[in-house]
Amino acid sequence: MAELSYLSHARYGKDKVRVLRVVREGSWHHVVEYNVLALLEGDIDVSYTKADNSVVVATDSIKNITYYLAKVSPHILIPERFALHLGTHLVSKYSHIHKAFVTIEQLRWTRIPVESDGQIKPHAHSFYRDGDEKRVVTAEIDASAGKNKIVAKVTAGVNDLLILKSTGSAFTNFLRDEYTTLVEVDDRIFSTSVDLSYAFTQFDIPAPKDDKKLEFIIPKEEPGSIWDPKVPETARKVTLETFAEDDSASVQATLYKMAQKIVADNSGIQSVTYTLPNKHYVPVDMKYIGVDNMTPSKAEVFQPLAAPSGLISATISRK
Ligand SMILES: O=c1[nH]c(=O)c2[nH]c(=O)[nH]c2[nH]1
Repeated sequence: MAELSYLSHARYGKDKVRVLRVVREGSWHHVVEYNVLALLEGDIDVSYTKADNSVVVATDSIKNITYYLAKVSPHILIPERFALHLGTHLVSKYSHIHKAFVTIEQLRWTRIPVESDGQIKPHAHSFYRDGDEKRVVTAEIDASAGKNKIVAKVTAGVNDLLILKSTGSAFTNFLRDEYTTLVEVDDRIFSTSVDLSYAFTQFDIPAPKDDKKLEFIIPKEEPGSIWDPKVPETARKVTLETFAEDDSASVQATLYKMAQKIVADNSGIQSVTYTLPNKHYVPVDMKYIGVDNMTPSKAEVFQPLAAPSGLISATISRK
């Protein structure tokens, strides 16, 4: 058996560490809710091949570290920074752990607007879930070239951002052959659930100098870089505005415009990946009762199709 196979890849850790953190600025509170995945790689082969657990940082400990960092990290409110802080701590604390992979999914908690003195104001400590959209960050922290040479690769973006437009979308001139039944339309509903991920230029992280390996220093917040806290909001805005404003020739063409703009607006972003299901809404044929609901300008009643859907994805990279 042994000579027929070898351990070619090993990575382990804790998934779905759920954490809600409250940050109090007097009576003005901030909350974030994260689902954290933290995985490790390193000199851990013997735990698989020799049943030697002495190299295993228990996944329970990884969970405890995640909660401890959620308590002590000054960067908890920004998922990119918290992911980097956690990953940097993990590879610095354990000499035999060379890489950490942290994924954070942030759930939405938006301040409840409350009327006071005739004005609508966001509430100081009350929030509501205004959608299933999640902000998603992945950080790969690599100390395999030495504990003083930590390199990070970060992506960020959103998943499950559901959008729809009722016109301003066409689909014509596609390849026609014996399999084609789709009719050309110059006006249709366009709906998708956006998964967006943009990758920042890889960068070095200074090694923590303190004994507990908890130090994490943020460099200058260069616009358009990983440290610019405005990037997520602008990428989301570009996605929504391009979708709304584009006279769409196809999902593919609209996707390309969104991604090009994000690359152009953010010098620290190397590539942008969108995955866009084409969530079909089909006009209901009412010819049987003498009603025209099929001519695009007369189509008013649509049937949402759960499946199948198109699935259009692409990565647009900086030259
Ligand atoms: O925007 C679209 N892209 C496609 O590739 C496609 N294919 C299809 O059937 N409808 C559409 N719409």
